[in-house]
Amino acid sequence: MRFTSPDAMQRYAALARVAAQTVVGLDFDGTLAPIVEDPEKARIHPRGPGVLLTLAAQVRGVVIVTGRPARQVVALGSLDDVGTSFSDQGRELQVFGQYGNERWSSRDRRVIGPRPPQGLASFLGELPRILRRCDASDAFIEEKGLAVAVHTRRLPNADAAFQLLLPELAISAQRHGMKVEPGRHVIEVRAPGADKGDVVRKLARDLGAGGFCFVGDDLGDLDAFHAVAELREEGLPTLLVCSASDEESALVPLSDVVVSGPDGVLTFLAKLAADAAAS
Ligand SMILES: O=P(O)(O)OC[C@H]1O[C@H](O[C@H]2O[C@H](CO)[C@@H](O)[C@H](O)[C@H]2O)[C@H](O)[C@@H](O)[C@@H]1O
Repeated sequence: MRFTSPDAMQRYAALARVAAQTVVGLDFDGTLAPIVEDPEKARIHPRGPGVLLTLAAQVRGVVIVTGRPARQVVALGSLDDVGTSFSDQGRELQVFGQYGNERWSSRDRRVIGPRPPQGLASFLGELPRILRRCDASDAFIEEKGLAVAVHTRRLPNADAAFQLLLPELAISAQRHGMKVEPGRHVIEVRAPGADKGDVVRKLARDLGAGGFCFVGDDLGDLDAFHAVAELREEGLPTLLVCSASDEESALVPLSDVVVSGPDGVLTFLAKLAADAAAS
């Protein structure tokens, strides 16, 4: 765990002091779950459930904010069981899925979300042609209900395929009233509108946050980082934590703390819980 500046160290200490009023927002893939080749095989880090529960006892809210469908993250994170433990402690676990379009809570266990965007079906009709044109017909396609993700990770030249596909998918997405959301060897096509920054602002408001910490690893977390930075400008104690990887470094210059992948994230969260309990 590395503080990026002396100010960042002070921000950590200030946040630990107001932990009881602090909301902790956590990305899933690359942050709570190690990156794997097959998105269906991703699972929460083995220490995840225990650390989330320990942290929940010290803070106002623990919230997972992900690009995945909420129901899928509940399954991959064993969050039904984690949610039961939260409830036993009188806490609520929330999951905002598909960049804030869906919400799941351990209180009612329902996913609330919108209907698929209008342009999605027509975009999907065009997708095979684009993949053929970019010599990427073997890309893994993840249909997410509200969006579709084109994964290049398992293609022979993942980076080149990503670079070739990105502009092509962006043009087609725009034609169908959608937008692209690039990530770690993935290009997602989804409706414009909600993003993780909106989730941060909503949580800060709804939970009356007296502090905010967000942990992420990828481009889709940038909106959340910017929203937390705005809260900081308004005077709220905040902390931005990057789950670092060789694949994506965009969050590093914005971060107060840089940790090494999900293993480092869990160690950081356990330390925050311990320091909060001590203060
Ligand atoms: O917001 P997140 O929770 O980080 O979700 C972002 C995307 O994560 C998933 O893809 C990433 O993880 C896969 C499994 O480790 C990996 O194979 C892939 O290369 C990564 O980009 C997920 O499949 C996407 O739907 C999410 O949008």
